[in-house]
Amino acid sequence: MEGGVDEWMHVYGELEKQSAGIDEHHVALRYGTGGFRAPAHLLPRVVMRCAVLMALRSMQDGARVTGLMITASHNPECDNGVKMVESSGHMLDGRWEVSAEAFVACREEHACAKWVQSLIEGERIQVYRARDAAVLLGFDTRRSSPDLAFLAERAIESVGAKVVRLGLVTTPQLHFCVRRTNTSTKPWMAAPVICRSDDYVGELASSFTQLTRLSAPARGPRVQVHVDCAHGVGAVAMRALCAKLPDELAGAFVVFNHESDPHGVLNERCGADYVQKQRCFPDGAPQNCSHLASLDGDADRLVLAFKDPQNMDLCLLDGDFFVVLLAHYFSGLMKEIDLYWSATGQRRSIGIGVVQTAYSNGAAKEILMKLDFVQVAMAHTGVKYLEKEALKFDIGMYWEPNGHGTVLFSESLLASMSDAHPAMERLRLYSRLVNQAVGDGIADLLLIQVVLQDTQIGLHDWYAMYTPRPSKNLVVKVKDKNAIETCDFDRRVTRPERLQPCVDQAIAKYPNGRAFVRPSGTEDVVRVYAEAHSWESANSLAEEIAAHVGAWC
Ligand SMILES: CC(=O)N[C@H]1[C@@H](OP(=O)(O)O)O[C@H](CO)[C@@H](O)[C@@H]1O
Ligand SMILES: [Mg+2]
Repeated sequence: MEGGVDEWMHVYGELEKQSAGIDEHHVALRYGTGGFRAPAHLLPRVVMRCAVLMALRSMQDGARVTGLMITASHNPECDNGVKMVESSGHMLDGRWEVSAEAFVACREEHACAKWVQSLIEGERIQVYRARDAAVLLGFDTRRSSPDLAFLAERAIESVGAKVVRLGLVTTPQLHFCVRRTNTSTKPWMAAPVICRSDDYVGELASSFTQLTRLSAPARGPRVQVHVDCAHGVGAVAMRALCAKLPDELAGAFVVFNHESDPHGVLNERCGADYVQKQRCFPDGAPQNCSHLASLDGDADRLVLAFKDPQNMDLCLLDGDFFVVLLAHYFSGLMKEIDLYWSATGQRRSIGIGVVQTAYSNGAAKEILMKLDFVQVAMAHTGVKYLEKEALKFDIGMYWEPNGHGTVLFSESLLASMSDAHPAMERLRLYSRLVNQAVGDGIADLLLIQVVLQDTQIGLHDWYAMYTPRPSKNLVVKVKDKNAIETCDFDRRVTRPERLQPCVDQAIAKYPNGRAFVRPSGTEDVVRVYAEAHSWESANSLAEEIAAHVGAWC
């Protein structure tokens, strides 16, 4: 880019033309809940442009590294997508999302060049820093991923920036590496201190081991966790992690549904999304599975489950259960620290925030509101909204019921922690174990194992902490999902105007009914959610509303 936009466009335009064989259609894609997603053959141009954008973002950000992940998470194998990571390790800034959509929509070369020129001017991007800029690049196990990653590399290099190839990594691994690289690199250093997958695995293994050793010894024999990796990249990271655990923890996790398993297809009848939405065990789960953990295709989601010994039904521990357990646990730790501070004459107020979405079960919210130090906040569906709210608290935790979430510890809280009290030592170790950049299925799995051990709470006791209201998720295929617009954190429809009154009328027929409709940001469908006093009622309320959606859209 140092030679100017026109010179760059000449080279880059050729690259796009060469890839056009695979990408004949120029479809306008929307930046959804978690980035761009579409059938893989529609993506070469989109991926290349996002790669250019992240290189420019790195230049603008004083050459701190940014990240690009090729994945379509829980979508079927034939889809792919791209997620963009800020230098902080968090999701892409909202303003740049809009830029990404506009850039991806440019058709002609001259429109493309003009658009890039105006971005450079508008954002004051220091293109002379191109050689210092770098993008960390990772991809998942989809067949289409290596080719798309190759195109991303060429696009990043076309602007003169460097590519750091992380290869096969989970999405949270990439976020972690971006964040860690930038926090380890000091302004006076000649080159960035690149954090790689091994560093991530090492950090998880060491903090997990230390926390396990600090916790009460497990009651009775340790239960093995069977980890369903959805035939995705989570299996690669889980194997690396297990290899780093000490003898006493070796064998704690049994990994199945590997990426290399010839009998399974990515996300098909397996993985966190399937287990949560279908409420059944994944294919490949052992008969005697008393502790199941399911990751999704890029391992940023986790749900847990076990078999009810009486009727052999699946008992699902989803994101709502995670926050109930963790808010309860961290509220207890904070109480200990607060008492210690009062006794030693120190004063500091602490706030734990739990951020939920419209999908969070009403019964979970009720129990959270009773906990000391805990406040409940709302956000739109999608991690980018949840994390923004969570960052406002000393300890901010967010979880979507589908199992996407994390616990964020504020810098100021960590700075006030010493090893003077065991609860403080634990808190500092948790801030190393839990991914501080984004929800991480593997880190969350380790966190929950430690908390269960420390509290001596078994899965059955945890499941009995509250009774979720029966609920149902449905999807409806319509001509144009974007015909639906919502407000009030997705809980009410504003367009089409006649839809919300129909939804309200349907809800009124069911005791404890609650329901809403919103367009999915990741799939070409409209989602319907319903809660009611019984499973039958939740199902029929959802069906009734789905019929209205079909009629009005
Ligand atoms: C109901 C549901 O599970 N929605 C998911 C799904 O988004 P949709 O916009 O609903 O398609 O994928 C997102 C990305 O993984 C996740 O953040 C979100 O919670
Ligand atoms: Mg995912």
